[in-house]
Amino acid sequence: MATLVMPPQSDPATLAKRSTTTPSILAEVAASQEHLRSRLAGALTKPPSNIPADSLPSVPLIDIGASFDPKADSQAKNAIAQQIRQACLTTGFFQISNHGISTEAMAGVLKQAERFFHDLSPDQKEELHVKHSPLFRGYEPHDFSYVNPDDKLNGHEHQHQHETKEGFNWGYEAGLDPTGGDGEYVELDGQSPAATGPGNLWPSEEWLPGFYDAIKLYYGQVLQLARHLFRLFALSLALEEAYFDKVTTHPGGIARLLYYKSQPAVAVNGSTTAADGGAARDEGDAKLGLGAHTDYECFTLLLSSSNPGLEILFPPSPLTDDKPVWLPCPVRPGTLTVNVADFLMRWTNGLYKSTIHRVVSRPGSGQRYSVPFFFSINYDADVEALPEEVVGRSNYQPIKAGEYVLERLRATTM
Ligand SMILES: O=C(O)CCC(=O)C(=O)O
Ligand SMILES: [Fe+2]
Repeated sequence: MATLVMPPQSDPATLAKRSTTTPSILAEVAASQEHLRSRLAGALTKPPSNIPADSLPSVPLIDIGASFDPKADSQAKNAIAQQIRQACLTTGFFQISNHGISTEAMAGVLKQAERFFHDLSPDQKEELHVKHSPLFRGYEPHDFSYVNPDDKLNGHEHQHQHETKEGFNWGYEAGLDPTGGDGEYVELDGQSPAATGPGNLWPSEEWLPGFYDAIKLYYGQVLQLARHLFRLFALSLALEEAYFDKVTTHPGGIARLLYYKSQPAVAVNGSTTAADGGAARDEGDAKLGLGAHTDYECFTLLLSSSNPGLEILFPPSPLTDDKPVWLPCPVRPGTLTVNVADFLMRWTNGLYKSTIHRVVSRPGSGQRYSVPFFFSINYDADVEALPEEVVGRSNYQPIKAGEYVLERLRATTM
């Protein structure tokens, strides 16, 4: 899931009382925060001007259509898995086409995002406010959480002191899972949902007719796609295709509707700047939509409206004087953006990369809606190192997936 200062799944005070933490996990968490800080400190906001655009790193587009064909030979699937591997070894970001999510489901969920943020009254939003949910489910005003603690700590001195995003969060429930689940779903702390709170907070049918059905349609499809993709990830690591199946029977799957309001164009010498996908990169007039962060779980599947805003901190390279550089993620309508998150990076012993990203609204940019889905394995699954011949000798201790994510969340909460 996203790296929120307040955790989407659980109230920190409640969860803090419940679990114990080994010092090595705390050291790992501190190292992750430090990595984020040091990467940001040296980052270029644009590439050196002498670098031709086509030699800059980008986000590969992978057509995964053939992987759904039950008659596809192993060669066809392996060719797709190899493209995934290449992307994961470098930035961990790629986009997928022919992913099987219907146009109706994608358009439907984006439409619901628009309705949610514009059609509900302030009182209705207040009723759904995340403060009523011990699981941090529901409506989140823009200033309720900060994804990067440094943005908050720097407070008013910081150019980007506020994130502009507004959100609506919900989590896995068996009724949203086309398989019906296995009845074993637990929250991050290993407790059953009933023991943790009332679960997801949905707007009533009267307020937003059809909202739940549209969410369910998209969520069911994206969940099944995530399970499918995890099989391709297994192949990409030279593991058996079904290697991860047993740990995705009641997976963690937080999803959010996000809304970034449009930013007015700025007059420059009598003309105005327009949304340009980030080419006119005047940092002074940019607004931070969502602070720089990595995601915590296994991987994220992101659907967004056609407006730009997502930026990726590409790792240092000789082309950029060995400095990391912010570049816009391409907008390719109909595709989904996939990024490896920290838990999978850890599980692969650092082989697959979880890369820092953020959302910036530049002058003249229209409103942006997005629907990230943060896919985790079953939160109560005990995760042992992957085979040594695949990822080398692991530097990490076995841990439960939920415990890891919870610890990452705590680091930005307390
Ligand atoms: O809204 C976007 O485009 C990106 C969202 C994101 O990175 C997140 O929620 O973790
Ligand atoms: Fe993210």
